[in-house]
Amino acid sequence: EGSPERHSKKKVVAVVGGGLVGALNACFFAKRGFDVEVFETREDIRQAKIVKGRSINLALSHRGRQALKHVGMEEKIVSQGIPMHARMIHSLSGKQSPIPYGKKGQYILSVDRANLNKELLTEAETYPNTKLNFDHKLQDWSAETGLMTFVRPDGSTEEVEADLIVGCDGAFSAIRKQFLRRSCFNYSQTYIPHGYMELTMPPINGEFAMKANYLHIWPRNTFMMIALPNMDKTFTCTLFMPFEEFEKITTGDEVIEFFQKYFPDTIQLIGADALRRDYFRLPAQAMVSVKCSPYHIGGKCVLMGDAAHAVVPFYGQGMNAGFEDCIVFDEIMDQFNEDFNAVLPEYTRVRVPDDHAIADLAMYNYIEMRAHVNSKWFLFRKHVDNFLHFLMPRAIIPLYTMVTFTRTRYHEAVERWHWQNKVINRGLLFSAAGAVLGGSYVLIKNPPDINKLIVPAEKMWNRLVALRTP
Ligand SMILES: Cc1cc2nc3c(=O)[nH]c(=O)nc-3n(C[C@H](O)[C@H](O)[C@H](O)COP(=O)(O)OP(=O)(O)OC[C@H]3O[C@@H](n4cnc5c(N)ncnc54)[C@H](O)[C@@H]3O)c2cc1C
Ligand SMILES: Cc1cnn(-c2ccc(OCc3ccccc3)c(C(=O)O)c2)c1-c1ccc(Cl)c(F)c1
Repeated sequence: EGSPERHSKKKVVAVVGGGLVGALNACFFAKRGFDVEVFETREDIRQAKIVKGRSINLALSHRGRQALKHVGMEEKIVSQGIPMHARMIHSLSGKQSPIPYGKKGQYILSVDRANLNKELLTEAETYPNTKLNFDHKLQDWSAETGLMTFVRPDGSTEEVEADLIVGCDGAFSAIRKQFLRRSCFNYSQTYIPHGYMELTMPPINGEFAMKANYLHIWPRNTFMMIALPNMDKTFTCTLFMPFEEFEKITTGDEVIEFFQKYFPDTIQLIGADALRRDYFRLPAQAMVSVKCSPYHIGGKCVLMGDAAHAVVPFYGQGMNAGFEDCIVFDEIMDQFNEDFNAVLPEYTRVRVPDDHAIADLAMYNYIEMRAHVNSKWFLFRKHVDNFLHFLMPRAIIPLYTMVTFTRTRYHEAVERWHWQNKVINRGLLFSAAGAVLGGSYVLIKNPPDINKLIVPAEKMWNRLVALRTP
């Protein structure tokens, strides 16, 4: 039975990784009364000057907000973000077309990554039972004993034990390495041929260079660019392009030539000199998709966030999914009375299908956008989505709406999307059949002068073909 004080001894939870998910997770566990130790390889970013080479701002949506709300951080983070009520689609000619996300309250937020991380670390630190250990890089750990070895910048090492190890150490997780050595652990990673580069669009006369409350998108099939607003009235533009295309551009003139061809309206807004300079500041970064299962080892270790499921950023859901991991785990902790031996397997059972679904959806979006999506096709698709949703609001919910503005389980959103597509396709088929039958009846009854029909039909056909051509 053990002595009474043994039962009163708080369990120690070690969170490896003090990034976005690790810092939030620390709040979740600390709120439950565990002794939380966060181990982060980097220095304390609240003291450091800049965190270079990361996506500087992120789209925060419903799933992520619900997790922040659970630890009382939603209002603070939302107040420091910029709402984006619609997409603003930029055509090659420079025409800007807004497409609302949906109802009034449906907006996503542009939040600064470094600021979000700092706020979450500071919130975690407000719990007396939480300790943040920076400059601690996990070097090795044992799944059998739960013993972890951290190395510090001076080369010294520190051995740490915990009752639960939570791996939040990102896409290249060191915690996950031990999982790879175990049988029945499934793992896959895919680097896509696209890379990404961030560019900054400065304010003009102290004001945003473009309309602020929009997710600006320049869809050019193979090339895509997005711009999210920042509190300092700049935009962070992220250019997505195949590495082989990045490599073809080697001089400032070639940068301008490329932007003149694909994103002409941004040259003035970013600035030709800034483009020439910033394009070569940092190399394009890679994007990897990681899927694995199970997420746990016994009642000892569990993976969350990018350590469990790194997704390509073409749905703006990576962080939102990682934040939702924290809520799902917390809900299961309630269900199983914090018994780690029951909670961890249940977490894998519940969460793997959903995180795999969003990984697949993000990759699907990437492939779909790369292949078909120019500004006309983007507008067409979204207007059809919004029109069908307006016609049958309960029957047809756009996939992007389910993913971004609800907590519909990701895998259920995909199933519903497939069902909706079937209904729409059948509907189109029957109405087409009805039109043909009805039309033929009318034609038989009173035949028209065929020559007057050919010209408009040809025009209609050419317009449809133009929609899909890049
Ligand atoms: C270009 C781009 C755009 C994106 N846009 C969006 C978006 O709009 N919306 C969205 O929701 N998501 C977006 N994401 C995804 C989002 O950035 C990630 O999903 C999110 O950062 C995952 O958080 P994490 O804490 O799991 O991992 P990370 O943020 O990678 O944090 C991992 C932490 O662990 C630390 N660490 C690593 N190894 C060790 C070790 N051995 N020991 C100790 N600490 C270690 C790291 O220093 C880091 O602090 C985007 C990603 C990219 C690349
Ligand atoms: C950061 C962030 C937050 N959300 N989204 C996002 C993603 C996809 C979308 O539609 C896909 C589609 C449009 C048209 C046809 C098929 C699919 C929409 C939308 O519906 O507005 C919004 C992004 C994002 C991230 C990277 C790129 Cl490259 C990008 F363009 C946007």
